[in-house]
Amino acid sequence: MSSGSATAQPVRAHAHRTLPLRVGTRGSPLALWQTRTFLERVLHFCPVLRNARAFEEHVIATSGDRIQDKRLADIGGKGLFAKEIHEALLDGRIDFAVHSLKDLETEMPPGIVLACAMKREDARDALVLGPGAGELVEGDPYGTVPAGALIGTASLRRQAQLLHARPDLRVEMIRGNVGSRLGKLESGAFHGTLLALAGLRRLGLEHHASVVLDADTMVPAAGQGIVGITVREADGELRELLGGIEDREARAVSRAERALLAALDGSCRTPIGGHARLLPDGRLHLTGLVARPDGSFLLKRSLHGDTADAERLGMELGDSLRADSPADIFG
Ligand SMILES: NCc1[nH]cc(CCC(=O)O)c1CC(=O)O
Repeated sequence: MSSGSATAQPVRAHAHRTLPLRVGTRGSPLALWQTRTFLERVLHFCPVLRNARAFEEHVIATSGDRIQDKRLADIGGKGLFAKEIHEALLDGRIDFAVHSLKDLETEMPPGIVLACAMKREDARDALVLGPGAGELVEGDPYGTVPAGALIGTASLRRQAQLLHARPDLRVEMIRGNVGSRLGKLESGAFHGTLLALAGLRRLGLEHHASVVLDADTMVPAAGQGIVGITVREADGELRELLGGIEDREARAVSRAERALLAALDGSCRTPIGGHARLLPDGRLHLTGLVARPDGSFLLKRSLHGDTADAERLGMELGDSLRADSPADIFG
């Protein structure tokens, strides 16, 4: 598929297509926000859809939504936020689906492809501290976190990087959507938590962020901040329509980050970070990280290269990180 930019050719009329187009989405406030924002984008690029009742939202509960008391790593990994949505797509109950790219497995099930990636929201993580946190310490991202504090997170990537920097902290599992996590924090169950800034911002909750962690301090997850759209491989018409909306930069960085993740092929118990950005000269800069969940080992490396080689760059960095990690990391 061509990598259409935001200024892509006008999308052809799709009058012969049966409307409404049925869009699959999870039901969390964040998922619904992302879906509605994406649909507005489609209408912007495809005015012919504006008059009809163009879309029908199908909220699909996924295993990841239903099982709230366990780490994803212990119940089969990130694919669980997409499994039931993939099934609905393959069964023809929906026509396309909107996901957080970071929740999508690197290898799509047969018959499903990524149609496009939306412009990235800020990829960084934020530290959210509960009532009673101290003053921000200049130059020290974790300076406000009291010694021995309890931090709630279900992400092994965040846990490993946090404990590597602050071995004195304690980490406990906390899942649930962004709102419920903030609620637990307010109730005093934890001193702090780590959340994607993108999610907070989209929900109008950015003011809860105590510290925004730069991507070097806390390497984000591959695809964090990017919304990705899945479609049936055989649906050429919809692939063309949605592909025309793709953000070029998001496509390049997500290809590099997802290739890195695929090359590392860690189990979902391996803390892995991946973050790519475009340099001012147009080249792609990719940082990758692997660690032990307790932070006792952490390896971080960067590479840069041609945007056209995004995938090769990701694979190369993944291979190099894997080669220099102790055996237990990928065991
Ligand atoms: N795993 C949950 C999830 N999936 C996507 C986001 C945030 C939005 C994004 O990364 O685009 C979040 C919440 C979080 O990690 O704080």
